[in-house]
Amino acid sequence: MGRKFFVGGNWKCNGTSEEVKKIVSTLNDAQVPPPDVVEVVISPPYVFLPLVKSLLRPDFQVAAQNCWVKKGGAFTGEISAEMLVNLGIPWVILGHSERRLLLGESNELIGDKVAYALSQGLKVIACVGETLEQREADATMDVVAAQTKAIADRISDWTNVVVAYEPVWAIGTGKVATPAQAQEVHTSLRKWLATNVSSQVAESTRIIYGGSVTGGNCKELAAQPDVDGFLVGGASLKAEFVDIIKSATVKSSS
Ligand SMILES: O=C(CO)COP(=O)(O)O
Repeated sequence: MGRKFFVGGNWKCNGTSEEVKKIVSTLNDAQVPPPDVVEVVISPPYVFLPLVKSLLRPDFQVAAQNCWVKKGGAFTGEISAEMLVNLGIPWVILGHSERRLLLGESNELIGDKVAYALSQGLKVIACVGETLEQREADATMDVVAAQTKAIADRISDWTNVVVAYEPVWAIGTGKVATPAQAQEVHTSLRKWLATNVSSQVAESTRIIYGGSVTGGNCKELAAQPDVDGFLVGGASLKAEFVDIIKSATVKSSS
């Protein structure tokens, strides 16, 4: 099976330049599995991207946490995909639930952003996931399918897309999805891709899990057959992120 384990660290709106240097130095000193076993992508706030890129070990990559939906221009406060490409930033996170819920980004806008970012040569970590209310109403897969469909309707090549399943109720709450809950959604999502995109895309696209992943719970989650890695928030600012990267060996030894 050719899906390389993927670990992303989403720093969200955190850090000072001193803290950034400290975290990067911890990462640079860490002994982790080689790049053919795990792909590691660090996502600091925009303003720290050049600093992180200049200091970070070459086997780790960087991602922006968002970008504008089309070509740059008179869009005050926005950062375009072209600018990220210009700075040599290979990845962008799009559709994070904090942007969907706090900033009102719709499925359609996120689909447009994914399509535009890919067209400019960026790789995309596309986030999907249900709220607690939606899960309790048994709507998890409907919600995740609608979020994924808005992307699938706008792109034809999934090579540069990683899908991050991040249940909103698990984000920053310490309430991690159980390995069975994560596996259930990941396998349904893969089936959705097989039915609605292609079996090749379903088989090759990485589906990673995010929401209260820690050094303590990552191995059990990583052991699930359809969990291809993690998108980590809080723990990516701490030394335990290294343990999460190392959980890739659960896969390579199985
Ligand atoms: O939102 C997340 C990653 O994008 C997850 O955040 P936490 O790991 O802090 O729950």
